[in-house]
Amino acid sequence: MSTNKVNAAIVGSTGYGGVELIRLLASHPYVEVTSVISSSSEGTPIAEGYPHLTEIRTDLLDGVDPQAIRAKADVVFLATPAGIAAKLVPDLLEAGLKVIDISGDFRLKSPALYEQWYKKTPADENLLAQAVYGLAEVYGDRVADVDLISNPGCFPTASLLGLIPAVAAGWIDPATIIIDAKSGVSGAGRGASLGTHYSELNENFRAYKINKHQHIPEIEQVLTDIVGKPVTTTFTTHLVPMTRGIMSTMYATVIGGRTDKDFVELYSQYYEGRKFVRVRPEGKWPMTKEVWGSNYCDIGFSVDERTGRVTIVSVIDNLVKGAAGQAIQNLNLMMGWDETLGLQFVPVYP
Ligand SMILES: NC(=O)C1=CN([C@@H]2O[C@H](COP(=O)(O)OP(=O)(O)OC[C@H]3O[C@@H](n4cnc5c(N)ncnc54)[C@H](OP(=O)(O)O)[C@@H]3O)[C@@H](O)[C@H]2O)C=CC1
Ligand SMILES: CC(=O)N[C@@H](CCC(=O)OP(=O)(O)O)C(=O)O
Repeated sequence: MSTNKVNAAIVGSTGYGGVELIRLLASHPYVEVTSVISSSSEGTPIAEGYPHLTEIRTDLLDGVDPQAIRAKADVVFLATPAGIAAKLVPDLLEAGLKVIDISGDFRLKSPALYEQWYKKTPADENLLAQAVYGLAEVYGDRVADVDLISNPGCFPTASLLGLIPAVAAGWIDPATIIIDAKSGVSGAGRGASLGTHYSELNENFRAYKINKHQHIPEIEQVLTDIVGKPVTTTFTTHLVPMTRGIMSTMYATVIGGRTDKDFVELYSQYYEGRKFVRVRPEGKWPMTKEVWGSNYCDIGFSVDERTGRVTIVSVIDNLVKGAAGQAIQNLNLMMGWDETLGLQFVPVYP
């Protein structure tokens, strides 16, 4: 598909990922959002639930009907909970739509692994094989003109962008990788729950889903692909009392006598020409506020000569590079456009 104008629909537009797509696409030069869709509030204005969209989106929410979506749009973004895209995608593709799925339904190639980690019915195996995993800076050349893109998870995006250059170069031992990841609470979506309740979250810090997180097999699948033999990893997530942001702090044993300077050079070369990954100079590490509201992933390093390990710090905004921003970057690549179109935001600071 190569036209200079695309009409887009968003299923799950009343959730945090969907509403972030609305925000970002509002300034995309070639995309018009022609349908915002809800499974539970069809016929009501989206600004009713999100007054910040008053006078920005005055249209009513549409229902989930693949033919009706096709009548209004060329591309559909799915920002739905796990288990929904697996059921919807066959009909959306059949209707002739291009699909970019932000959920986890098409990321794992093995249906059995999906069932084990997500505890849901997996998508059709042929469609899983067809879906292209859109980690844009690594697999972006594979998404041109495809019909189905599976957008990476938020934690895998931060973690993999921080690990892949060193893993691919053989500079760290993949068997020794430990990923210590933290997320702001918007990563859990808009729905209220005990774990995201203000008084449970405020002035608190907790680990969750230890050794059970659904992003473990996703990270392992990609590292296995890069290394060419099975990789397992230790990955622990923590909830931070802040709204947006992910930090993955990663540790691994260094192979060969590499210095901070070597790592900075390796990563700068690997991501050369890629606008959304910024490598910090020696002795500098990024913080989440430095990418807030933007599509950047910022990365810093420290090699410890005493232990022979490197510490890699990688930060993103979970709703932008971790979800809606990377999905738009993938649309740009799918369409053969400049990957930065509609995404050239300066981070909000402070
Ligand atoms: N939040 C984040 O930082 C990230 C989220 N993701 C993934 O993106 C997806 C969306 O996340 P997020 O926006 O945070 O979640 P939210 O819970 O905020 O929103 C999900 C939306 O999905 C809609 N929905 C629920 N059931 C159905 C259904 N049966 N059919 C169609 N739509 C349905 C709901 O809207 P309605 O009732 O109006 O239909 C709801 O607003 C999830 O899979 C999540 O894991 C991925 C990366 C980062
Ligand atoms: C803070 C928080 O709860 N984050 C969520 C991220 C969910 C997500 O993005 O899930 P998928 O990538 O699998 O769609 C979590 O850790 O499960």
